[in-house]
Amino acid sequence: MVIITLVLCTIICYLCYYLYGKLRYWHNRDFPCVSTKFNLRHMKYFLLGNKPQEVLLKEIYDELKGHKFGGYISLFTPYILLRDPEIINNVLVRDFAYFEDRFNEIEDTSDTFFDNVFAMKGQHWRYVRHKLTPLFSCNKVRLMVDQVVNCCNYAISRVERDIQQKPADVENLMASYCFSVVGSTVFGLDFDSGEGGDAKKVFLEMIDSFFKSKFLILLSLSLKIGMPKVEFFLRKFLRLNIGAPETCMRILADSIKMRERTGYRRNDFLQLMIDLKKEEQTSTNKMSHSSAGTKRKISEEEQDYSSKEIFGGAEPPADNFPEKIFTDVSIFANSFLFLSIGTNSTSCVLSFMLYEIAVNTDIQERLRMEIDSVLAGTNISFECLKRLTYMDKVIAETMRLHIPSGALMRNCKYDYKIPGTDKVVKRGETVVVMTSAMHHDEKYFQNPDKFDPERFSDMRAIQKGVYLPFGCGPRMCFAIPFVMMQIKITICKILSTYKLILNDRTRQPLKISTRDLMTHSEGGIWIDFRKRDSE
Ligand code: HEM
Repeated sequence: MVIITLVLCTIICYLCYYLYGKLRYWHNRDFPCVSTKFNLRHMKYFLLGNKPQEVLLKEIYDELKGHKFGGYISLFTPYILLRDPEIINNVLVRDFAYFEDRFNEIEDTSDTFFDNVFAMKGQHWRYVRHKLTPLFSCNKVRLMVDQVVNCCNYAISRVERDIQQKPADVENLMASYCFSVVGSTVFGLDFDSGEGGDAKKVFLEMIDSFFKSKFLILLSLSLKIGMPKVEFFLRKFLRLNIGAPETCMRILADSIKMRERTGYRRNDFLQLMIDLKKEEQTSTNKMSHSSAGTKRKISEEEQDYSSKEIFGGAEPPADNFPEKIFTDVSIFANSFLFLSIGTNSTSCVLSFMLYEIAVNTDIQERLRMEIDSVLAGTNISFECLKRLTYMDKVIAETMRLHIPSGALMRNCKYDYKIPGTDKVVKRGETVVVMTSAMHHDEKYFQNPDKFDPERFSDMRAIQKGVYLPFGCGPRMCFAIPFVMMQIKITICKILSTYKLILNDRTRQPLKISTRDLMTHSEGGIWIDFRKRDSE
């Protein structure tokens, strides 16, 4: 008995010593950092999940005020927060070759969650990014305008049918609408007409459970980065699995097979990825290591994305990769990524944009005047969307105040001395940029809580490295033309038909607001849609 107690005490003491060492990581490295007490408090909130992620990030950002960068610990994993715009710009753009990847220890790409362009690393990522970026070019996006207009018409008919004269729960309305847009443009399924059978239900359930298990995802990611062996143990023995359910895989695999068998084509991202898969299969240069370095003549559209510069000084990807990348699994993983990111980020921005223009009626009126004058009774086209310059400013300001993802992450590939200091970010360490906190920092944006689109009248006046709604550098979001097209079409359609008035059910004020905070704000955004011609 005495021996067992002694062994147990020794194990507990060793564990405490080990974990305390983890918490003191930055002190031991002589880095500017938050206190151990702060780290412990942060961990408590993280585990209890009763503070939005955004608020936790902002607290760390504030705690490190006065420093250009500093260390903190989240769930025993060390991170370096970057606060200085110049250092941020160096990491994301100039010295990108050191910070190419988001994650470190994610080797297990058999997990469908990680076999996508967001999580991929190194050569794999460069190859896939190089192939996928043109899918979101203006030329490809232009062909999708009608699909988005159709989905928008359906959403408006829902407003007509269900919620006329009643307040609408904008968050739900936009989530369902954005899901239909991505369903149509990614999978070619018209979810609104019931096409695709129960696909919408299955995919919605999957996304729902994916976001409900957000805590598990964060936990799993933190462990993957900080304590990969513990994560492996949990995943194997506690079945902590964030991979995709089989039903969704099957629906997509059936759709790919049907298209391959019948030659049926649609103007959607799935088709573009199927074409990439075929291109890989029929490539005359059979995937050999010796041919991996050969360059081919690239199309004009791809040229922008393949220069050495865009890959941060690293070699641009070879045309032929030694392995087959566009398998059904990776097509699924990327489609699911587009579906989840596309639905959530865009619906979040749209919901808050509707909120802001319902609150700021003068801005709403100015937007409506611009829409009336640009559209002037014509059908919406890609060209006329580009002329909505005031709307550009309103979108930019919405994304300053209400950014869907509050932080950017990069993993350090080679030891990196932070210029102008004697501190080194070591290989394998993760740096973080807290975009939402920077967007609310009065050092960079005067009167930061005020919704003021005029801040974006001159983009050159905004310091590099402080406004990053889509990230920055070679790993920034590549769907910007698609996102802008969808947001503009939606606002045009809604404001040409309705006048928006904020309903009292909305809990104000919605300040640092992401989907996270919406969940915590209990009540969402409620808006009265009043018909314009009834005025
Ligand atoms: C309002 C809407 C959106 C916002 C604000 C947004 C924002 C972002 C941000 C902040 C990143 C990380 C950038 C970085 O680390 O530097 C990102 C990456 C990414 N986004 Fe978006 N996004 C939006 C919509 C979309 C949509 C609709 C899609 C696809 C259908 C998409 C696909 C991606 C992909 C694939 C990446 C990873 C790129 C890479 O690692 O190479 N995003 N996005």
